[in-house]
Amino acid sequence: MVKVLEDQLQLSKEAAELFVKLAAEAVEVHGKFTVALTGGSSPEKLYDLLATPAYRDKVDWSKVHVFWGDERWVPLDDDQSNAKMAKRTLLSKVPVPKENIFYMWADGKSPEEYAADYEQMVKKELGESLKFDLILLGMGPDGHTASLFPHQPVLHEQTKLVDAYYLAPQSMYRITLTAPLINKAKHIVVMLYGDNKANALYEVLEGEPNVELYPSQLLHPESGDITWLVDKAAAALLKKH
Ligand SMILES: O=C(O)[C@H](O)[C@@H](O)[C@H](O)[C@H](O)COP(=O)(O)O
Repeated sequence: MVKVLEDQLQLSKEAAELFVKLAAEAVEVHGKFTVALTGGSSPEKLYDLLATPAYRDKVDWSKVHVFWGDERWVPLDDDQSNAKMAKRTLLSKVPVPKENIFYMWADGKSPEEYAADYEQMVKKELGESLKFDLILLGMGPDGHTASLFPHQPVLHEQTKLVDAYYLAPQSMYRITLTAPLINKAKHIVVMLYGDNKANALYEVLEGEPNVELYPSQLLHPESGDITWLVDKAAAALLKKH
């Protein structure tokens, strides 16, 4: 489903309400809420909102298990760290037990080693279903999501659930959930805004199949659902949504 909102603030409020709803449902059904956060700048307002009493007080944070959809392979105090942004905006303000936060970073390990470790943590936490209750994602102007970037071999990974690789255009290692794992989620929410993403969103949702160029085309939940939360500017080129 594609929901077009007025602007970033309305989009973030919609995402916050969805987060609260899905968290309550998951805790009701199986006693915890497993969520993979996204990085980038788009979710910052969402995380800020979730830390305000209006939303914070509606979530049983003791039952929330926090993962990431992807991460830059940098220390947690690095300004490029997705975890650092999430800690600053949300995780330092809500009572998630620290043992329920699974950072995508380990000092003294290679990214490849740690991707394998993270995969084991995911398997242990999710059980054999491998279903996250919610995976939050953003999308770049090039159509990437998580760290599934154009022309990268990781786009075709069908066995690993978590992978790490050197992203040459950004001169850094990335660690990411792979498409097979993402598509097992019960709920995928992709949030994006701004006219710089209008072309990629059109190509992803209505253009010719071309995952090499537009990796977000890989987002097809097996049995769950996907909600695209976009603002009017990002939706400007859509014809069928
Ligand atoms: O590590 C990252 O950069 C993110 O996880 C990435 O996939 C992000 O969602 C997109 O790049 C969109 O980023 P913006 O929200 O900043 O446009």
